[in-house]
Amino acid sequence: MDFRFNFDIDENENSEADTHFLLLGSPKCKQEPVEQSRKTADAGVDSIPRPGAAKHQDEAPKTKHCVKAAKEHIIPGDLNKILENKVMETVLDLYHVKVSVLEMTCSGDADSEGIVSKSVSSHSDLIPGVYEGGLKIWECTFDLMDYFSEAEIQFTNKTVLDLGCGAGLLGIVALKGKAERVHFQDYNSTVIEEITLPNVVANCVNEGISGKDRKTSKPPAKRPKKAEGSPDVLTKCRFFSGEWSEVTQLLLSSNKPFSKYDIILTSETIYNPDYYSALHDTLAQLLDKNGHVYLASKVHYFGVGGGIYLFQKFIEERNVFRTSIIKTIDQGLQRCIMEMAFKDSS
Ligand SMILES: C[S@@+](CC[C@H](N)C(=O)[O-])C[C@H]1O[C@@H](n2cnc3c(N)ncnc32)[C@H](O)[C@@H]1O
Repeated sequence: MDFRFNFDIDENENSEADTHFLLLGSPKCKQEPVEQSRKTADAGVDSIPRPGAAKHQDEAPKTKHCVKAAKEHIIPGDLNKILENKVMETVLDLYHVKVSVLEMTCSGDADSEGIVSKSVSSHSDLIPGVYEGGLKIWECTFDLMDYFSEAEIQFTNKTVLDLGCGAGLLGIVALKGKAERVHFQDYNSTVIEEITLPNVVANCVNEGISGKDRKTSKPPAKRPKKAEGSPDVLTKCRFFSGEWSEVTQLLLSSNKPFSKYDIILTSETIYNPDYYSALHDTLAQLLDKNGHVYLASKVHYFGVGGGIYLFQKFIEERNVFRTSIIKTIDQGLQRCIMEMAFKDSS
C-alpha cells in the first residue's frame, strides 16, 4: 500500500486548520508565553509536545497551538444509521469501510473536521495536528494481526485499548477473541464515526454481515446487512477521539468507572518523534501494572523521522518500561513488533 506524507504544511494551511478547529469549538487552543512553555516542557506529563506545536520553541516567541480535545462518542441507538450509506470491502475476513467511496461521499456534518477533503486535496495521508492517518489501514496492522495468530495471544476476559485505532481492526480482533472490554481511540472524530464504529458494527454486532458472506470473500459484500437485535458486543466498547494526553485525562477524570488496560495495541503510531512524550505518558498512565503493550511499526519513517529504534531509545531513557523486539518483518520496508511492560511488573 502506498502512503503519502505531508509534513510541509505552509503557514496558511496551518492557520486555516487552527481557525477551522476554533470555529468548531472542539479542540482547546492554548496561547502560552514562552516562559510558560519552557516550564511545562520540563514538567513531565504536562509537557507533551502537542500536534501542531512549533518544533523548536526557541524559534517561536509565542506558541499558539491547538490541542485536539478528547471526546467520547456515544453509540447511536439505531445501529442501522451507523451502517447507512457505507460500502464495505473485506480484508483477512474482516469487513471495513471502503475509503475511496467515503472520499467521494463524506462531507458536511459527517466530516465536520474536514479531514476527508483535506487528505484528498493535499494528496496526503498525514497532516500533523489535523489528520493523523486513521482513514487508511496501515500495513503494520496486518503484521500485528499475524503475530496474534502465530503467538496465540489470548484476549479472553482482557481489557484492551486499540490506541490510534484508525479502522479499529486490532480492537475488532480482540473483541472477536472474547475480550471483556475494548476501547478505541483515534485522533480524529471523523475516523471514529465514519470508519471505526461502522467497522465494529459490521464485524461484531450479531454478525452484522452474515457469517455466510464472511466466508466467501469473493465478491465482497458491498453493503452490510442490517444490524439486528441486541447489540451486546457494543456494551463492551467505548470510542474516543482526541490527542492522547487529552484522552488520558478524560478517561482518568470521568465519572464512569475506569480500570487500566491489560493489553494496549498500537500500530504505526510512532512516526513522529514530537508525539513520543505524549504516547509514553499515555501508555504509562493507562496500562495495568501487569499489562502488556504490543506496538507495530516500521523501522524508520522516511521524511518524518520516527522509527522503532528511536522510540525504543526514548522509552529506555524514561526508565519506566522494559521493551523487547519480538518480531522483525523483512519484506518491503523493514518492520517490527515490540512488546512493552512496566519494569517493575511481575
Ligand atoms: C498512521 S495512523 C495508523 C492507524 C492504524 N493504527 C493502522 O495501523 O492502520 C496513526 C494513528 O495514530 C493516531 N495518532 C497519531 N498521533 C496522535 C496523537 N498525537 N494523539 C492521538 N492520536 C494520535 C491517529 O489517530 C492515527 O489513527
